[in-house]
Amino acid sequence: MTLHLDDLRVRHLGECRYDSPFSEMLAAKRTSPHYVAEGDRVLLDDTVSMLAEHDVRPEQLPSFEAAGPRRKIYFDPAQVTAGVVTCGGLCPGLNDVIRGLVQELTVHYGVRRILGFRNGFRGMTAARRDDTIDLTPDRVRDIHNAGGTILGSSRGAQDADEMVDSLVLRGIDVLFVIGGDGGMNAATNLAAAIRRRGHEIAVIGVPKTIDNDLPYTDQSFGFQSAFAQAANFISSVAVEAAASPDGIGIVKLMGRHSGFIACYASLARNAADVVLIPEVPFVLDGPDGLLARVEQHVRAKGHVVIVVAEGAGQDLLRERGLLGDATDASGNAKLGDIGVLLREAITAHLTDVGLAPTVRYIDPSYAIRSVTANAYDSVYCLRLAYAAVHAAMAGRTETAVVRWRRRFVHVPMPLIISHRNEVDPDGDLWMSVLEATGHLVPPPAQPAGGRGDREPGRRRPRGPVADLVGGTAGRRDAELPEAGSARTAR
Ligand SMILES: Nc1ncnc2c1ncn2[C@@H]1O[C@H](COP(=O)(O)OP(=O)(O)OP(=O)(O)O)[C@@H](O)[C@H]1O
Ligand SMILES: O=P(O)(O)OC[C@H]1O[C@](O)(CO)[C@@H](O)[C@@H]1O
Ligand SMILES: [Mg+2]
Repeated sequence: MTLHLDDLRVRHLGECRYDSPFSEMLAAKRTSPHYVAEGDRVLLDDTVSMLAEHDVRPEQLPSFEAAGPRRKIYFDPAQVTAGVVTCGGLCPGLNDVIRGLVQELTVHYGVRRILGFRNGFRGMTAARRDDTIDLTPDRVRDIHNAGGTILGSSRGAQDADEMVDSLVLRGIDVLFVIGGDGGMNAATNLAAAIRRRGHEIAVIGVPKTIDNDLPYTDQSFGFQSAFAQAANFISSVAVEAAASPDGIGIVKLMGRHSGFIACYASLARNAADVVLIPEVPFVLDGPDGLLARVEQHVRAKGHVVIVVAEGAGQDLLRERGLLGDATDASGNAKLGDIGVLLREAITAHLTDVGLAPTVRYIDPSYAIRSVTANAYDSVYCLRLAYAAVHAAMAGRTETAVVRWRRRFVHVPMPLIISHRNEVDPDGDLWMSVLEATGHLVPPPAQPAGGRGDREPGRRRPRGPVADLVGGTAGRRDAELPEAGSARTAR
């Protein structure tokens, strides 16, 4: 999808007439390596080739509005009531964002009333709209020392108009939605209903999810804390597998339909021999299949460590009648358990070929998302919260605040929900995973004047990703015997 400058403009509620509390401090601000001044913008693309593709004058290049305090704001802070809602799966840093919002609104803007809606959008329905939490600096002082969200969260579908009624009845002027793709969809619907009904309520999204499956952001907050926690389980499984004859270590990790947690956690510990993610299909059987590759590892070094993203191999489960069409209350497809399938298939295969596998299977599940934010995410959450408050007070709406190429920017909500962020099988992250798991072992050097199909002295470029797909086959590890044909099916 080619984006143009106008696609990246965010909606404003109207003219900013009030002096910001920051106006004096901002007087001297100029665009610098660390700050984008008002009116300046942050480029969508950052390589020369991508910029050249647009073939427009520099000021017409697609770019985002910079986040941050404005000299003039839209709302009179003394008159503002703010609302906060957290929705979807838990994520490290939720409480950090809430705390940052309350701090910035209260201390720096002088907003005196902040209501927390309980348990996701469910708390904005008619039956529950009056059961809010008063968010004050005292109430949120230490909440970042606990995982989860003090407001509670939920899944499920709620009626946008009923929720707008709640906002109007509670006198909400700005609403902060801390949620994933579902929450951002809901925020978009809310903003549309607000506009349709002629209300001037700002809706600002703070994208959240451990899955990192949201586009147009460098990473979603909580992702780093989640994969750091996941890496600890990979270490545990690696210890267990290495200490057992024919040891098989398997870790299944959350991430829904994206494999970022599995990739980053594997790279963090660099202990995985095989990484399986939803974006890169794999087969179990045959010379290029996972089972053959696992057997080679066990025969070559006595054990193997496999990291599998929970969304991987769903096609294999469906082929075996182990995956239906069930969804959760929000409409998200319920995943089949690829971890159990792998554990059973690997145990059976290795036993069939005369080995005696000792399987150590860990599914950390919620243990990677119910932790507190690590230091990186704590800072990230606080700065996202500050950016969200500045955006709301400046009258932006239907806008998400994200970090994009190290800058905090405003992204139009429709972009945040435009598609799912996935690991690119042709991208550098997956390449790093293949390198770390030994899947990019260069083909054996050819004798001088080798075959006609390659220039002497230069390696023939690797085949398409299919040759490296799934990290399970097709690669030729120096220490492993050749696995059947040198190429694998996608
Ligand atoms: N397509 C949609 N349109 C409108 N609202 C939605 C949609 N999907 C979800 N929602 C609303 O957003 C809330 C959260 O959605 P969901 O349960 O999918 O989690 P999420 O925000 O995607 O977070 P995560 O992916 O981290 O679990 C739901 O309870 C529902 O109120
Ligand atoms: O919280 P639930 O409904 O069990 O859903 C679990 C899902 O939520 C997430 O943690 C966040 O989307 C996914 O990684 C996981 O598959
Ligand atoms: Mg989601």
